[in-house]
Amino acid sequence: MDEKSTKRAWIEDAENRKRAKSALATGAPTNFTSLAIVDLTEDDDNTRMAIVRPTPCYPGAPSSLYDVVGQYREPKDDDDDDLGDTQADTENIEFVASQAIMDMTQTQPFSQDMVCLRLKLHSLAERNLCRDSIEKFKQMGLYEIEFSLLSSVFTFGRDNFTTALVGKYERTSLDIVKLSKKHCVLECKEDATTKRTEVYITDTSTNGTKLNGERLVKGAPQVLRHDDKITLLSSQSGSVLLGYTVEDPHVIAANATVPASSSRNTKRHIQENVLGVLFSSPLVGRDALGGLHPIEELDLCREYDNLTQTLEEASKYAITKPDNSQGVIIMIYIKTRVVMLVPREIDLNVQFATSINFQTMMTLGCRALHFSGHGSPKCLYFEDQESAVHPMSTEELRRFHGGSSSPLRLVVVQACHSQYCATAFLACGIPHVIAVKVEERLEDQAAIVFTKNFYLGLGQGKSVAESFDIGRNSVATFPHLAHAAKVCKVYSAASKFQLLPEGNDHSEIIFPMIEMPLEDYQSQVPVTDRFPTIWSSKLPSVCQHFRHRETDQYYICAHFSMTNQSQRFVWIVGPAGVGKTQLSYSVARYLGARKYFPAGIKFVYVSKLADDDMATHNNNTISLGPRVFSAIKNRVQLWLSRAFDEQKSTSYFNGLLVLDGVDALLGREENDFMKWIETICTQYSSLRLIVTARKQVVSSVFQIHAGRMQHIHSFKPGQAVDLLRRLIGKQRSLQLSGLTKSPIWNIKNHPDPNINLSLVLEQHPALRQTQCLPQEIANLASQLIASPNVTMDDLVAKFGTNDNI
Ligand SMILES: Nc1ncnc2c1ncn2[C@@H]1O[C@H](COP(=O)(O)OP(=O)(O)OP(=O)(O)O)[C@@H](O)[C@H]1O
Repeated sequence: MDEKSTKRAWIEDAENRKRAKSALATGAPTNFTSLAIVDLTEDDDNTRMAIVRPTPCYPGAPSSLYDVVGQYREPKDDDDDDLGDTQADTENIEFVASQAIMDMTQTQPFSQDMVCLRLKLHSLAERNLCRDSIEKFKQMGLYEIEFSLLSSVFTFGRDNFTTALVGKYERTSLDIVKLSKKHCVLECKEDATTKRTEVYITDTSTNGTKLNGERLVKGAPQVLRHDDKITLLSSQSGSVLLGYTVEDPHVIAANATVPASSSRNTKRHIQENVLGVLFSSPLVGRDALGGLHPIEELDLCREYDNLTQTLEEASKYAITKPDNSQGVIIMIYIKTRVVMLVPREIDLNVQFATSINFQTMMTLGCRALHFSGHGSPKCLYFEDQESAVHPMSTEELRRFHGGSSSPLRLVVVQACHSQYCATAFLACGIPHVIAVKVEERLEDQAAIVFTKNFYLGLGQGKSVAESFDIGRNSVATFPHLAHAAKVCKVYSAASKFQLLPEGNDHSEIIFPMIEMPLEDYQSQVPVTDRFPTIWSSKLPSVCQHFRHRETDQYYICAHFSMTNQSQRFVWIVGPAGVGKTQLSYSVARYLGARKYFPAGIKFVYVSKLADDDMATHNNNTISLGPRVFSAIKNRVQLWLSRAFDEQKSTSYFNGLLVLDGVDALLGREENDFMKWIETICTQYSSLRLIVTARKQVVSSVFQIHAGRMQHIHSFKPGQAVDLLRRLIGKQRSLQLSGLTKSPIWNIKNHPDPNINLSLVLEQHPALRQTQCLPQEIANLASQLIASPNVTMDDLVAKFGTNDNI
């Protein structure tokens, strides 16, 4: 790549990142107002809300409104010692899991970008590798490989592994030369007859590839299933030297059910070992006129994974104490006892940043506090009870404290424009505060690299100053970021991080190592799973690049979190492929992480059950409705009694039931179905319900149980282009020369070529053919990726030019 094209690539990359933050960047004001009483019932166009008056939200705030709006009750925790209460403690998330495993693999509808299979390095193969090689495998994407229709083909070959096996000895001991240059190919595609998304493996090697111990027929594709074992190299006795295990995320999700109280964390915590983590990702901000401004949801789950992996990694390495002066005489031998310096077991207290949670965290005490969220020069964006922004000003922040005996010594404010808030913490007497410089937006990659390296240092007993330098240097030298700064001539991302007060002594060690005799250290079993689970792996993940639904999601979350417990269900309605199912996933993940549903979450894929029923009855639709209805009733009843009756939590713990794609029940059964909804809502007062359907219904149940009809519309053209470009990513480029069918392709001449391209794309008939439905946009993206030489113009010619918008 010449310098010019590198520069273009980086500019494009920077643009992409800018677009990723578009919700904040495009005109959303930063002076959001605080809590408001909202009349959701009168707002069906989902655009504006009534605002009453801004209210401070902190314990003791002189406001009666707080009492009205803030009656939200945290789920009762009967274990007082349980600081880091885990979501897994109480969750009970299930899929409809009665079919055979084969069927279970696809109980969810598939989309282009949904991961349908994952290959994981075989445990025996992992055992053969040194730590450096494993790290290299991870870096090269060879440790875990995910397949979706968008990233469809993967080839295993000798070259991958020659680079990945760092130890020379490993290459010979594994006999890497026995691998062919192109050993086998894996491809994800839709089966023409069953319409299932499958991953096929085809052997292309000289020495053979084995599947479950059997050698594959060369050149013949074979479907992969959950738990299959792929062997690329084996020993003479047949054991796996290099190979992979196949995982189907849906099977794992379907089979993993944790009884409500099985893993209650009973550990006692010591304040000095606690790192408090405060996450904040409000969905919208409200301006002074009550206008809503969507805010892109942060990928806090990834950030949390990054943090926990780092702390776990840091805890694994002990060092020998250099000073041996503590030698003792043991029996008749004169022997120096080896003393180890062992990292402290840092405990996490993870909360979402509401004012109540923040005060609780301060009262319980922690040694360090990490805040991650959005911010403006004047405030941090906390979350209110309805998942909107609660702006936390510097003055308000100062009011939170843990009393004179608070062990808090360090605060890391990882948010844009956080310097002012950092000063609030300094004013509270916190000696070390790390912030991002005012006016600087924090690039996600920089934050991840900094967090990882900073906490690695802190976890290894290094001082604040040392850890900060390690974190900042890693950002400065991280290839991607360093290169971006060089090419785009922006100053280094590392200079955005500040350790305050500047010039003070930051040599304090926050989590000092513990001294321990070698024998005690060796007899210790490392504690795994010690961090609370916030985002359950059992919940379905939203599709890649899930976007532009923050406001819809806000309305649903706000509906459920209103203090009025009678607001029981939301009916999500919209055309096929508009994203109803994905929205329900997103709501479940958002509220699930915030412990809104301790009684559990259950998804029932009604449309899938209807399809399966049709397939078993030779597409006979007679009695389809009653059959599906009765199957659903049985399943739901089972779950309801487990979640509510057996847990004796009918009146207290909320649970969420999602009935996805209920259109098959909206024919003759509609009345019965609505009556049944009324019955279960009456019987289980803590049940919250999301129903998705293409059809809207009119029923008195909406009045009785304060149901909300949530209309989901197609994307706006600009959003459609945004999604298309994100999905295509770097996999291929879109050139103006391939967009001549856009009516403005030679008229629009925006000085920024990137914006120009988006504007031309917005008007292009191939984009308009998608009707801006996310599913159709994903299909368009996959067609473009699959055929790099096909232009958008060619796709119009293929499907005709009818303009649907
Ligand atoms: N907000 C979004 N952002 C990005 N992609 C989306 C979004 N919503 C949906 N998609 C894409 O569209 C696909 C279909 O979405 P989904 O299954 O939720 O649609 P649906 O409205 O439930 O359709 P149906 O009525 O057919 O069940 C997703 O798999 C995803 O690829």
